[in-house]
Amino acid sequence: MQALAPGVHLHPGYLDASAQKALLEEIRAVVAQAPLYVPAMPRTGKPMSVRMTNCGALGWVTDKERGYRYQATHPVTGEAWPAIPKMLLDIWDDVANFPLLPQACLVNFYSADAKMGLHQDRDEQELGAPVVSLSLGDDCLFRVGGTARNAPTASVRLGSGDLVVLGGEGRLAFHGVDRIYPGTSMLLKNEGRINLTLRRVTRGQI
Ligand SMILES: O=C(O)CCC(=O)C(=O)O
Ligand SMILES: [Fe+2]
Repeated sequence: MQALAPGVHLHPGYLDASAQKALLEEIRAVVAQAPLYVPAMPRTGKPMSVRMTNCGALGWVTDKERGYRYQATHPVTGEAWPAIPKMLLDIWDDVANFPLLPQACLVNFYSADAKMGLHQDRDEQELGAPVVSLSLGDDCLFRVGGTARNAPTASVRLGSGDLVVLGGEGRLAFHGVDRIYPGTSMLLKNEGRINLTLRRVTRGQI
C-alpha cells in the first residue's frame, strides 16, 4: 500500500488477472441491465466525456436541470439499478474499514480521449465512509491533491486491478483523471478504461 496524499492510499495490483476478468463479467451484466449513458453537467448541460451507469440501491447521476445527485433509478430506462455484485461488496469489506456496506457503485467508462476534471466527491451525507475506487482496462493518469482546489497535486499512473481508497482526511481530497493511455491493457476487447467507485451515501443503517 502506498500513500498518494494524506488519507489517499493506492493498493497496486489489488486484483490479479483472473479476478479482473471475473469482475469485468459482473460489470458486463450490470451494463446489459443498466446501459451506459452520457451524463450532462449541471446548468450548462455540457456532455461529460465519460459514460456512466450505476449499480446499488442508489446511483450518482447528473443532468442540466437537476445537477449532481443520487437517485434509485436509471435516468434513461427509469428502472431500479441492478444490485452491487458480491465481489465488490467483498472488496469493500476488505478495504473500507467501515461497518456498513456501500449503497452506490458508479461505473465510469473512459474511451481513449475521455477525462475527468479535478473534483471532490461531496454529494454523500456519510463522509465517515471512504470512497473505494477500482480500475480495469487501460492505464490512466490519476491526479490527487488536498482538500483545497489549489493545493499541490501528485500524479500516478493507475493500471488494471489497482485500487485507491480515499478515506479519513483524504475523503474530500481533490482528484481527477487527466488522460487515458489507450491500448495499454488487453482486458477489454477494445480500448478504454472502466472505473468502479463504491460509496456510502446516507448516514446510518440502510
Ligand atoms: O476514474 C477514476 O479513477 C475516478 C472517478 C471519480 O473520481 C468519480 O467518479 O468521482
Ligand atoms: Fe471522484
